Amino acid sequence: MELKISVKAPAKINLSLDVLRKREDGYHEVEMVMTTVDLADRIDLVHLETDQIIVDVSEGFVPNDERNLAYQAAKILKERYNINKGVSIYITKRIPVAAGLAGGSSDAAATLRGLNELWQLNLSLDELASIGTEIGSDVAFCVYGGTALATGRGEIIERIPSPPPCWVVLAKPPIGVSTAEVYGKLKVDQITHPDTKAMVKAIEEKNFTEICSLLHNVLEDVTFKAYPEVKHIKAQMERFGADGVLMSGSGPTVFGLVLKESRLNRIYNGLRGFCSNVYAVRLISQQHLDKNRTKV
Ligand SMILES: C[C@@](CO)(OP(=O)(O)O)[C@H](O)COP(=O)(O)OP(=O)(O)OC[C@H]1O[C@@H](n2ccc(N)nc2=O)[C@H](O)[C@@H]1O
Ligand SMILES: Nc1ncnc2c1ncn2[C@@H]1O[C@H](COP(=O)(O)OP(=O)(O)O)[C@@H](O)[C@H]1O
Repeated sequence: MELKISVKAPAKINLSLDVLRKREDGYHEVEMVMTTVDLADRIDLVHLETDQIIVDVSEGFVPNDERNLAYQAAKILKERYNINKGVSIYITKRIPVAAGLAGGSSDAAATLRGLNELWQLNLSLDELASIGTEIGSDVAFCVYGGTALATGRGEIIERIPSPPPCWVVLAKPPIGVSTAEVYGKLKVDQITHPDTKAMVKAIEEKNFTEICSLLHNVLEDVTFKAYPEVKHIKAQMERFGADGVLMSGSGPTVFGLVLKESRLNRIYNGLRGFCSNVYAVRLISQQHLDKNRTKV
């Protein structure tokens, strides 16, 4: 039996985010195209003989108790499958927090995948995704990773092929955005909807130019209004020459897709001039994920 395991928990970006309606249960019915990028937290899981879940995080401001989504993932599995041993979870944060990049959700998903191995539960990805949905709307997507069309409240996942390889520049202004607040302020009857089908087709056809022209997120206007600096970062990224630019999720991170490596330095350095959190990463294909799921 393995006594410890390390798992990668990659961030996601939303290439398209549409809201169809507000539901009776308070959630919004969405249609999103999501993909994982090569910026990841690291989750170290160590078997404990004692019956407890311990969480420790490299960033002091992320909760290390039952509020941590990785803790919640371990608790659900432990109770549901009557595990009478414990686990110590160490999270090395690299994904900025409350950024629209699903860091917490990905930590929960990675914990589910890792404990499935550590505790030899033999659950399928579909079963893990369904458990993940009890923790948050984005966790199911993070269980699979790769690229997907997400519907329902975000938990119904249809996997699609990866977009063509490209660079992704991420820029996060120093503010944290509350997802609940952004959805709460959205005026559902005033939305200009993205063409989700066309985005899926463009991805399937690996048409980079078309993908860039179809990037659309209906939450952008809400976050732009509350935090004009996010709109400013989007404009700057466009000005520095990214091929396509969009805010991810509820924000405030803005991402730029860049095909030519020769353009990357100018965009990265230009943004670094006024934004402290800038990353140059790549999209992660499904094949790469399958090969490297538990390697860190
Ligand atoms: C906006 C998105 C886009 O991928 O990502 P982030 O910006 O959080 O990364 C997601 O829809 C966020 O998913 P997630 O962060 O898991 O949300 P949850 O914890 O399930 O919900 C937080 C709150 O957001 C609102 N919410 C969430 C999902 C949804 N489809 N409709 C909603 O109205 C609800 O008010 C809910 O109480
Ligand atoms: N493992 C975790 N990593 C980061 N934040 C977490 C984690 N568990 C719970 N949280 C809480 O979730 C909130 C949203 O964090 P995060 O998942 O990074 O944002 P987002 O949903 O915008 O991508 C944070 O403010 C934090 O308090």
